[in-house]
Amino acid sequence: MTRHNLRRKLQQIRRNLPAEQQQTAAREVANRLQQRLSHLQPEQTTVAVYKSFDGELPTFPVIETLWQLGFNTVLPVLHPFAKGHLLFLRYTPDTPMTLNKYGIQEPELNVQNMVPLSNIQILLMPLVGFDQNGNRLGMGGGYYDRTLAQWHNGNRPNLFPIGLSYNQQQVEHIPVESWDIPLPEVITPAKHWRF
Ligand SMILES: Nc1nc2c(c(=O)[nH]1)N(C=O)[C@@H](CNc1ccc(C(=O)N[C@@H](CCC(=O)O)C(=O)O)cc1)CN2
Ligand SMILES: Nc1ncnc2c1ncn2[C@@H]1O[C@H](COP(=O)(O)OP(=O)(O)OP(=O)(O)O)[C@@H](O)[C@H]1O
Repeated sequence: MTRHNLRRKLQQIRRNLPAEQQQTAAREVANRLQQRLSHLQPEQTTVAVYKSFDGELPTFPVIETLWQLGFNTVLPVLHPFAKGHLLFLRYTPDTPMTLNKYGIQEPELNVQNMVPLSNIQILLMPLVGFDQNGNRLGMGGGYYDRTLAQWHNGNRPNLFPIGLSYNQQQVEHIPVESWDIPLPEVITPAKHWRF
């Protein structure tokens, strides 16, 4: 199956999960993530989260948990000039929000709230599908691929990318492209995958 068709198929599966199952899954993932982060000092750790859309595993339980524990959080913002690139901006309960061109919530652009990738320790990533080697299929914008490229170069040894997803998004094989960088970890309700 082509990447395009696989993306469409998995997006459909995601969108059709019953609301109840989505909520349960989201809480299970939040619990697993809490265990994964338990060795870290929250006040000294910045976690990049994202606001779910289009049937993605709801991230509000993750965000709530991180805030309760005292972690610093940032959200991706589409770069205003560099097409296909993300910026990360500080995110608190008081952050003024706006909708980007895809209809995803993001913080209003404000340079003072920008956090460079070098100051982020945990990068939580949305995904449409993943396979047993950690290969990731995203929404098709290449945004996180470009972010991961900076990590893969060895420039960011202290950044830990972790994909979040439903069990149903695991597939046998994702056809990979030259720019794809496999994920080291994916957390699903059923399992914490380490590749
Ligand atoms: N919650 C969330 N935030 C995120 C991402 C994400 O996957 N999830 N992104 C992760 O990258 C970035 C946004 N990337 C996106 C890329 C494409 C589309 C989109 O709607 N694409 C069209 C056409 C795709 C195609 O067919 O080529 C579509 O799906 O209809 C949306 C978001 C940044 N923020
Ligand atoms: N490191 C990179 N440098 C330049 N272009 C890239 C890079 N990574 C991806 N791209 C471009 O981005 C486009 C989308 O890539 P792909 O289909 O793999 O996105 P995705 O991983 O599904 O999406 P996302 O990461 O936004 O969730 C491709 O056409 C590719 O040319």
